[in-house]
Amino acid sequence: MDHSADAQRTDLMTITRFVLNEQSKHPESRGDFTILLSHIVLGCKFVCSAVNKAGLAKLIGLAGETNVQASGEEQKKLDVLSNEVFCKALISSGRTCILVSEEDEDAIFVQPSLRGNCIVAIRYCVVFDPLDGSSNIDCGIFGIYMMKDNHEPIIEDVLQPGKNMLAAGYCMYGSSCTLVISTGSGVNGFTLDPSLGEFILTHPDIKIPKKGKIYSVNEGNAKNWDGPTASYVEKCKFPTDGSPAKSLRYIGSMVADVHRTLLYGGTFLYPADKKSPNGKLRVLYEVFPMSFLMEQAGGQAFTGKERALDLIPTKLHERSPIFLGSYDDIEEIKALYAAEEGK
Ligand SMILES: O=P(O)(O)OC[C@H]1O[C@](O)(COP(=O)(O)O)[C@@H](O)[C@@H]1O
Repeated sequence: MDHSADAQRTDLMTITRFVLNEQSKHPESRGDFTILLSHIVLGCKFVCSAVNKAGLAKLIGLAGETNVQASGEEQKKLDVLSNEVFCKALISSGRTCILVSEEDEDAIFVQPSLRGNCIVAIRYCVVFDPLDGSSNIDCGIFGIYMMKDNHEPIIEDVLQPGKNMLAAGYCMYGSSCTLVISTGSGVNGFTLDPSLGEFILTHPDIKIPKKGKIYSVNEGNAKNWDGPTASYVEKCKFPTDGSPAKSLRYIGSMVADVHRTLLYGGTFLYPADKKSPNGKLRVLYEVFPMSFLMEQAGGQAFTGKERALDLIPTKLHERSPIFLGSYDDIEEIKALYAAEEGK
C-alpha cells in the first residue's frame, strides 16, 4: 500500500485551515479576519445550494408544474435571495461596519455588536456583488477593506482606492463550486467538495502566464470603441510582428472570463465606448476585486488612464473601463493609450 499517496489524499488543505495558517502570519490580529472570511465562505455555500435548487425549480416550472415545496409562497428571485444571504452572513459575523452591495442603492451601516459588556469597534468594510451575471454563469464577487481610523463609520471609508483592499475573491456556482481568493499574498483556488461540505485547495498559488494567446471582449460593441481598444483588437486578429493571431473567448460573465484569463493568460477588456464613456463594470465590487486578484497573480489591471487599483471612487456604484490580464499584454494596451495621448 502506498502510504504517502494515502497521506496526501487525507491531508486536505481546507479553506478554514488555509485561512487560519494565513492568520498566524499576523499575530496582532485577534482572529476577526478569519471569522469574517468564514462567514463569507458560509454565504458562498448557501448561495451554491440555492443556485442548484433554483436550476431544478426552473426545470419544474418549464414542465408546467407548480413548485410544491414553495407551498403557495412566491419564490424569491435568486439575486435578491443571494443578497439577503450575504448581508445576513456578514452582519452576523459581528466583524463588519459597512456593507456595499450591487443590489442596494445605499450602503448598509452595521450596528456595533456587544461582546460581553463591551461594544466591539469592528472596522471591516465589505463590498460585494452577491450574484453577478445571472443570465449565464452565476458568480459572486467580494472585496474587504478596513476603516482607516477609529471613528464612526462614514461612506468615505468604502470610497478608498482598490490598492487599500485587504482581500478579494470570487465564487463561481457552476457544475462545481469554485472559490478564488487573495488575502494579499498570492491567489489560491478552492473547490467545494459536496460530500464534505468543505472548500478544498485545488489551485494553489495561481500565477497568470506573462503573455497570453487569448483576448476577451464583447465584439458587438466594436463600432463604438475608442482608438486604442480598436487598434489592440486589430493587432490580436492581424498581428504584424509574425506572431500567430490570438483566439477570442467571451463568456459574457466577468468572473468566468477573468477566471480563464488568470489560469491561461491573455486579456479581458470592458472598455469605454461612445455610448458609455465609463464602461459598464462597477469599480467597487467588480473592477477592484478582480484587479486585486490579477495583480496578486502577477498580471496587471489598467483603466485606460491609470493603474486600476489607484482609482479613487467618488460614489458607491461608479463605473470604469477596465483592461486586465497578462503583464506583457497589458503593457501593449498601455503603450497604445500612451501613444494616443501623445498625439
Ligand atoms: O453583455 P455585455 O455588455 O458584454 O456585458 C457583460 C458583462 O456584464 C456583466 O454581466 C455585469 O452585468 P451587470 O452590470 O448587469 O451585473 C459582467 O459580468 C460581464 O462581464
